[in-house]
Amino acid sequence: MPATILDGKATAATIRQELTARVEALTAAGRRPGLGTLLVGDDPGSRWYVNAKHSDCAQVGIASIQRELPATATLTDVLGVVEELNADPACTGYIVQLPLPRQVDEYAVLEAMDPAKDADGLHPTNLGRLVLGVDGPLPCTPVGIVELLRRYDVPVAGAEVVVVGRGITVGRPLGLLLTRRTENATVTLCHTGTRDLAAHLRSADVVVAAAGVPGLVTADVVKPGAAVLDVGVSRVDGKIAGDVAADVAGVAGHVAPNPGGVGPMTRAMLLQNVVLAAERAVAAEVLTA
Ligand SMILES: Nc1nc2c(c(=O)[nH]1)N[C@@H](CN(C=O)c1ccc(C(=O)N[C@@H](CCC(=O)O)C(=O)O)cc1)CN2
Repeated sequence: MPATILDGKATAATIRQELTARVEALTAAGRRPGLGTLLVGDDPGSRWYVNAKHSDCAQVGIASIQRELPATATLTDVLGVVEELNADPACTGYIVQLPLPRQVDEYAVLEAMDPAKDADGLHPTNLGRLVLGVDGPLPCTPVGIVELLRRYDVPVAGAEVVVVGRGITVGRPLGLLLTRRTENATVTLCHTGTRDLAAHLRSADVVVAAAGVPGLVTADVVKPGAAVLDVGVSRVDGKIAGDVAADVAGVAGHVAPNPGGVGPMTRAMLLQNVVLAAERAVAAEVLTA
């Protein structure tokens, strides 16, 4: 039987529709959510992501605040925009598009953001909340992966999940998310120091490939019926090359393609984080009134 496609594009469209009513309710209460973005430099891929995020916002009624700096920007320049977005009441949540140019310390930037406006869930306070298992914004790609699996009824509780890649936007927070009591998966986080990746992959019920190595996961290392999600992004001749080889679809039970799988879910979860932050702010006001 051919693998079921985990269609992130269609699922994200459904989520945007669901969010529209919540944005309307917030707007009617005078609390229209607004997403800010800061793009530093001129990488075409990053620009595409930022533009797509704003086009998603327009679809659901979220206001857009776009800031840009040149590739030569200093840490001080970036922190200046971060301070501006922290103070702007129209900006209820924002992101700094990653990666940043080499001369700008990514961690100093994330730390300077107002954690209540951190729409990416990457501020140290919010990553700490993820570790503690308390409410807060969750990193968009990991929560998008969990949501995609949930909407296709792919079980993660008790499952052996192998995540390949330990970056801060995907692998590391995904391991934390999947091992919470609510998800209850057993997670093995593989990386460049892993001695026998194939052995880990062969025993996995769910594989999340986020290494950025084209064709890393091949059919011969996938357990029949496993769910395989391709999150790796490399560009080969201008086209996206994922981490998962095409022949995996002949063995797997579920496949999240790339493009069209986890990427659109990342964007949908960003919108969800913005809406949740605005709803939390309203709830906090009601409590203190
Ligand atoms: N501040 C952040 N920076 C980055 C993040 C992040 O979550 N926050 N993740 C990635 C990039 N990313 C979001 O910014 C992202 C990746 C992919 C997609 C997407 O929709 N991809 C499409 C195809 C896009 C194409 O054709 O080039 C798909 O998969 O179908 C959206 C956002 C790194 N930086």
